[in-house]
Amino acid sequence: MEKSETKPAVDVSRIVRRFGDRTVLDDITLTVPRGELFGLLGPSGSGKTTMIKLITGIDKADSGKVELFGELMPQLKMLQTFGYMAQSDALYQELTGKENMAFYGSLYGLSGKSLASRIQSAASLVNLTDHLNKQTSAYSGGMKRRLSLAIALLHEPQLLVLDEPTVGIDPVLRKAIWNELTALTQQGVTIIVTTHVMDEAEKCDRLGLIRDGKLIAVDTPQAIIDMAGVQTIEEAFITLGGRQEERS
Ligand SMILES: Nc1ncnc2c1ncn2[C@@H]1O[C@H](COP(=O)(O)OP(=O)(O)OP(=O)(O)O)[C@@H](O)[C@H]1O
Repeated sequence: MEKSETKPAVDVSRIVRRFGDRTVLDDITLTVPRGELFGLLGPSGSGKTTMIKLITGIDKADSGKVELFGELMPQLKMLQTFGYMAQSDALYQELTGKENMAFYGSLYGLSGKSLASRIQSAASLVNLTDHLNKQTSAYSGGMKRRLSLAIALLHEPQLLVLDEPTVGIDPVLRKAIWNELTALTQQGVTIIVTTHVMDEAEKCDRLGLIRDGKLIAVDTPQAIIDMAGVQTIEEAFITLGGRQEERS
């Protein structure tokens, strides 16, 4: 077995990220094993997106290191291994949904029949099949989120990094998407997701709570509830880290 086959999907080691004199991530260490559904939770501005950007290699830490499947990030060849859904949709408004998917699919080396079949299955997963030929500018906000999610899934990556994927998506479809995410992890796909929705947080295998640039808790939802001495994840979130300290 290759050495890298035994390595965790994500291995973040002592990362620090500063913007000016502000330390947004302060000595964060985190390991996410393969096949885990890991949720990042924290108040607005606590550093979740910054952490996601360091994991995907979009941003670089001031110190510390990030490895995906044993490979140091950032590295061009690692782009194939993960699917990334950013908080704001990176879609070409003048293209149709299908054309957007075809464009991104081609960046991942998909073409011909395999591209067409991946577009169909990813679109069906997010319930967009009937809208694929519409121009993206005519999509609602929720449809754009769904298209972005379909694009992240297109090349069947081993790791999915999703920054608030279900914002603007109705509860029925949200549930269907979470069922699909859970099913993907059962096939060995690793998922890191940020969310503000507590019933989504409860579906994660483990949660990481970020506050003031520190990971203040990393455990299963139940263990975090028990640690906070409360009944729900929402109460635990408020007790342990619901409000970011005021900063000047
Ligand atoms: N490029 C940047 N330059 C300066 N400050 C930045 C930059 N990117 C992020 N920040 C600051 O870092 C902090 C963390 O931002 P980040 O977007 O990671 O938070 P978040 O937890 O994802 O918030 P939200 O839940 O609102 O999306 C914020 O105070 C933000 O203003």
